[in-house]
Amino acid sequence: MKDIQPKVTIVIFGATGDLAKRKLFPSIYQLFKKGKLSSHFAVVGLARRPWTNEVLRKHVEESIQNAFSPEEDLEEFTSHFYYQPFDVTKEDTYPQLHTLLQDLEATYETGGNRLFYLAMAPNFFGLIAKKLKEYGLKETAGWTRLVIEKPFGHDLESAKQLNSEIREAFDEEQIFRIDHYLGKEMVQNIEVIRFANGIFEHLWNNRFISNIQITLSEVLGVEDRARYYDESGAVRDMLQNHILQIVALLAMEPPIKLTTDEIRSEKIKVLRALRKFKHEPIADNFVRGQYDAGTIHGKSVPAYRDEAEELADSTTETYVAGKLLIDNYRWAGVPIYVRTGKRMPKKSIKVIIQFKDLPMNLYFKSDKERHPNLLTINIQNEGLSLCLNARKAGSGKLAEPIHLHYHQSEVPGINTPEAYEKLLYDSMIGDATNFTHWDEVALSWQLVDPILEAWSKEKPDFPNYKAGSWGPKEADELLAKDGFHWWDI
Ligand SMILES: NC(=O)C1=CN([C@@H]2O[C@H](COP(=O)(O)OP(=O)(O)OC[C@H]3O[C@@H](n4cnc5c(N)ncnc54)[C@H](OP(=O)(O)O)[C@@H]3O)[C@@H](O)[C@H]2O)C=CC1
Ligand SMILES: O=C1O[C@H](COP(=O)(O)O)[C@@H](O)[C@H](O)[C@H]1O
Repeated sequence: MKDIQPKVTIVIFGATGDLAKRKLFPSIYQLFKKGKLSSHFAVVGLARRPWTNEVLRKHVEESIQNAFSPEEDLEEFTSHFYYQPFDVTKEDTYPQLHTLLQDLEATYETGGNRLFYLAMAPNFFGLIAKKLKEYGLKETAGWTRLVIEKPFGHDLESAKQLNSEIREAFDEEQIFRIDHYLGKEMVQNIEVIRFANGIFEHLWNNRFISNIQITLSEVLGVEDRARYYDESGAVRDMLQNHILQIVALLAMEPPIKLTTDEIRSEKIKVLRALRKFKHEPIADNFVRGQYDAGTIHGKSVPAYRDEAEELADSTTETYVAGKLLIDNYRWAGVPIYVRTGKRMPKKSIKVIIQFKDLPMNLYFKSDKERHPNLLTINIQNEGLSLCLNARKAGSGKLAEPIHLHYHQSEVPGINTPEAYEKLLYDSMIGDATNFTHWDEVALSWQLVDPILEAWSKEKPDFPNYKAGSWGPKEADELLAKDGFHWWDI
C-alpha cells in the first residue's frame, strides 16, 4: 500500500536550536527522500536570530550532511524552507507569519494544513498557543495541529496550568505531545511481541513473571544543556515520561482494537494502577545519585558539578533507580525495577523480563547455579533475546543457559526510521497513537511528585557515584533486599 503523502506547512518555533538541527531537519529530509512527503510541503523556521532563507537552507543542508551522507542534491529539498525572524513574545511578528503562511499555501498548494512544532523552552508553549489562536493562525481551510516537546510541566500543578492554557486554544485532538521513545522501533514492538505471541502473553502476569527490569543508561553527561537539565534532573527528564510510557506498554491489557483511543485507554489504566507512594517512605523504593568525576571508555570525564559554573552546588539527580508496583490483578506483587543515569559505562536501553523459577530443577548442581528464563527487549540495538536452559554438551544430565538472539539490523532490507521521523509523519497524518494524552501526563506526574517532594526535604550526599560506574550501591541494595540483582545489560 502506498503511503499517504500529507500536504502541509510545517512551522518550527525554535528553528535555530539544537533539536531542529539534530532531529527535525534530518527527519523531514528522510520523509521527503522516502516519498512520504510530496512536493506539496513547505517548512517555515522561526527564531529570533536575524537569519534569511539562504542562511536557514545552508543550516538545514549541514544538519543533513552531519546526520548521514545524502546521495542527492539537497537543493530541491532545501528550497522548501523559509525563515522568518520571530520573537514569540512580540505581537507584531504573528500577523507577518500569517501572511507568509498564506503565500506559501498558495505556492505549494498545501490545502491550508498547518503543523506548528514547538521546539522551544516549555515556558513559551502556553503563550504561543494563545497567540496562534488570537491572530487567527488556526483559521485555515485545512487542519491545524500543535506538536509539543517535553517537558510538559515541572510538576502536576504546572502541567495542569500549561494544559489549560493550551486547551484554551487547541482541542485535545489537535495536540500532539511528543515522547520520542514512543517513536522507537522496539518500543512500538512491545505490544506486538506481547499480543502476537501466545508463548509470551499467556505467561505475562504475576503467576509466571518474578520481576521486570528497565534500564535507560547513557554515557553522555549533561552536555551543553546544563540550565535545562539542572532544573529537570533524571526523574523529570527520563522517568516521568520515557520510562513510565515503557511501563504502560509492558503492563497494559490487550486493547480491543488497535486504535489510538483503545490503546491509550489501556495505558491509562496501568498508570492509574501504579502505586503512587504517598504513604510509604520514598527511600525504601527510590534511590537518587549524581555523578562524580570518573573514566568512561578510557577517557577522564568531570563531575556533574564541574560541567558548568552554575552546577557548582547542584543537588540535582543525574541518576534514579526505583521499584514500581502495579496494584492490579495481573501485576500485584511483581516489582518493576527501573533505572536511568548519565555517565554510565554504556549507552543501553533494555527491558528484561525475568520469569519465575520452576519449583524444582534437577539439572543444576545447586540452586545457586539455576538460571531463570529471561526475555530481553533491546530497544537501543533493536533486537530480542530469550535465555533458556538446555543440556550442557557432554555433561550427562546438567543444564546451562543458552541465548536465542534476533537483531533487527542484521535482517537484510530493514532500515529502521529514526523515532522523530516516524512521529513527525504520524503527526502529519493525524495518528496520535504514539503521542501522550493529557491523562497519561497527569498520572505520570502523580507518581513523580511525591518522590521529588520527599527528596526536596533532605539534602543529598552528592556526588555518590563515579562516572563510568553503574550508579550508587543503594540501587543494588534495592533489588538485593527482594532477593534479586540487576542483570548485565
Ligand atoms: N535537544 C534535544 O535533544 C531535546 C530537546 N527537547 C526539547 O525540545 C525543545 C527545544 O530544545 P533545544 O532545541 O535543545 O533548545 P535550544 O536552546 O537549542 O533552542 C531553543 C530555540 O528557541 C529559540 N528561541 C528562544 N527564545 C525565543 C523567542 N523569544 N522567540 C523565538 N524563538 C526563541 C532559539 O533561537 P534564537 O536564540 O535564535 O531565538 C532556539 O532556536 C525543549 O522543549 C527541549 O526540552 C526534547 C528532547 C531532546
Ligand atoms: O529526552 C531525552 O532523551 C535523551 C536520550 O534519548 P535517546 O533517544 O538517546 O535514548 C536524553 O539524553 C535527554 O537528556 C532527554 O532529555
